[in-house]
Amino acid sequence: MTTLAQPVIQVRDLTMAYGDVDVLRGVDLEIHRGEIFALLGPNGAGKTTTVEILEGFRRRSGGQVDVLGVDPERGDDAWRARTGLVLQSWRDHRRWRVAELLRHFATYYPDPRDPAELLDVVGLTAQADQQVDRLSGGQRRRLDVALGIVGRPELLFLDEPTTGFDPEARHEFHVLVERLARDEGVTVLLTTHDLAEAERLADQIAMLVSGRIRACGAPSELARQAAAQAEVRWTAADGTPRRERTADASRLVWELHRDAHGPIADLEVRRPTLEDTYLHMVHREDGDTDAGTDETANGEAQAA
Ligand SMILES: Nc1ncnc2c1ncn2[C@@H]1O[C@H](COP(=O)(O)OP(=O)(O)OP(=O)(O)O)[C@@H](O)[C@H]1O
Repeated sequence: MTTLAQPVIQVRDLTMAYGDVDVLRGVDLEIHRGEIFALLGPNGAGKTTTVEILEGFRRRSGGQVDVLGVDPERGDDAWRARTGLVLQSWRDHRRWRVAELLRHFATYYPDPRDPAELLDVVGLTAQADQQVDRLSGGQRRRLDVALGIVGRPELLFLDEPTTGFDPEARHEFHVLVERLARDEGVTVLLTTHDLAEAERLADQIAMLVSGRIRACGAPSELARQAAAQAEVRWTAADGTPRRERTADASRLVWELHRDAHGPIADLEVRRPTLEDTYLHMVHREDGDTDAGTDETANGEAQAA
């Protein structure tokens, strides 16, 4: 058992190479009990590789990894039963009926959730007797989630969980994940491309770009880490639209007021969003001349 103080996931200097291609270049992560942690990053950044290493499905090249007090490379069945994976399991069980499949998976665990109650939680009670291959995409994904949590995992891995969800299903899913974390203390590691989803759900967000964590923190802290500036827009006295980026928006607005001797037309102050931060990080990586040996850029990002 992990204690409250001990992180559920602790990763130090994780590296991974496929052949001679470095995919993870020294990743550090610390995730605590009951936290919803989002791993964000562009295609090919190394998110799935990281998660597969944490799940114990892939051997790393180097570094230390501790998940629920165990090195995943040595995780046994008892350890595995404490983690939940949301996989596309239904693909292998097309002919099964929904409730039947859930009852079957429940038998794998020592203390499973009640399958009927779980169907209710994920909003699939009406589909209990339906064949899995007759479900809609969103309904299948909810079934994936039900299969992932039927064993009451302490740690839940969600790999792009809401792909294909309509807005209402996405909202219900977010409420469900929040309830698992807040009420039951389940730790959730989520990978997503959806910035709004990360911002809405995550306590902590790590941005992984080219195998390195470029920024990590609460959604509201990330913009500051990227040093992205606020943008002030207004219309000048001659009618020209103006815009300026500044680290001190209130000072700029004060100066505009002073110089205009009165109101400023169409004044708008736009704070950096998570999307600005994300694009800034990804763009900065594109500008690296040699990302493989650019330790300075990494050091700056970590210290920022
Ligand atoms: N089994 C493998 N053998 C060789 N290279 C691989 C293997 N799996 C992944 N890669 C490469 O490693 C890099 C990271 O892949 P990974 O799937 O971890 O990225 P990702 O961040 O999950 O991307 P996406 O958002 O597209 O799912 C990519 O360049 C990919 O081509």
